[in-house]
Amino acid sequence: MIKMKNLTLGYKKEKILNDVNIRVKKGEFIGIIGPSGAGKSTLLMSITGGIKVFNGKFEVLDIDLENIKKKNLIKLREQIGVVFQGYNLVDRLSVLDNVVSGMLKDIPLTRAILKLYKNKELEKAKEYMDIVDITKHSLKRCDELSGGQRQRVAIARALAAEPKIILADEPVSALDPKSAKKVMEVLKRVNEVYGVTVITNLHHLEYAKEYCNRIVGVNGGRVVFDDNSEKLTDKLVEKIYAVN
Ligand SMILES: Nc1ncnc2c1ncn2[C@@H]1O[C@H](COP(=O)(O)OP(=O)(O)OP(=O)(O)O)[C@@H](O)[C@H]1O
Repeated sequence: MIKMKNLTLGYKKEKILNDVNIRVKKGEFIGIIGPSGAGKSTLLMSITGGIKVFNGKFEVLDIDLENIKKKNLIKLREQIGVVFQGYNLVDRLSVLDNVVSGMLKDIPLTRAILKLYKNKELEKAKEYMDIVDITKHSLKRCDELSGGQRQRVAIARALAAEPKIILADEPVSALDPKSAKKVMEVLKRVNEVYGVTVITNLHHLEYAKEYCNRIVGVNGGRVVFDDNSEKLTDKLVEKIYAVN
């Protein structure tokens, strides 16, 4: 579902990632690791079609990302859920309203504003809240939740749009270890239950090793490791985090 072949990516005139060759299949759970400034976020966010392609082939969900047209960009983004470190929730709305807002493309705006949800929508929302274990707080406002709980709401909201891919940009870096593990467990569950491909940038190597099936290591704009998590030896870790 994602094909990167001899791909060079960057911003305006600056090339950030060079000669990237990655293929991603449906249902994978991939962790991107590497030192600060290596290009992890650029690599992750390039999947949403927002990063310039200098060279090579880049296809996501059968859409060619080189010189992508607006219509295809919309089609692409409808199929990708993005979870940020900053949560991007509407604070003054409840957990339930935030999760339902993920389905907005199916709900007319006036009905959404008036919160006139149908039973089917409420059932779906409950299913997504259950899977991220936030149902008991469904009527709380999001600004009353902890960081980990908010991140789980953000995942439920992303799921509500029924994406094929979820991209999580440093989803746990602001969290304490217990909350971080819970968020990683939720991502894994979502990946396993719905078969959604999950790709996440992680600052903590241990989380990548424990939860991801595959690890991509980036250093200085190049992919220096791409294999099953078990193949990541201490020596390879040194290579990924080496200072150039
Ligand atoms: N919008 C942008 N415009 C121009 N250059 C950018 C932009 N965003 C990032 N860069 C540059 O791209 C390089 C890689 O940054 P990126 O954020 O992808 O790295 P990262 O590995 O995710 O780092 P970190 O772990 O610190 O978040 C850096 O040199 C950065 O300055």
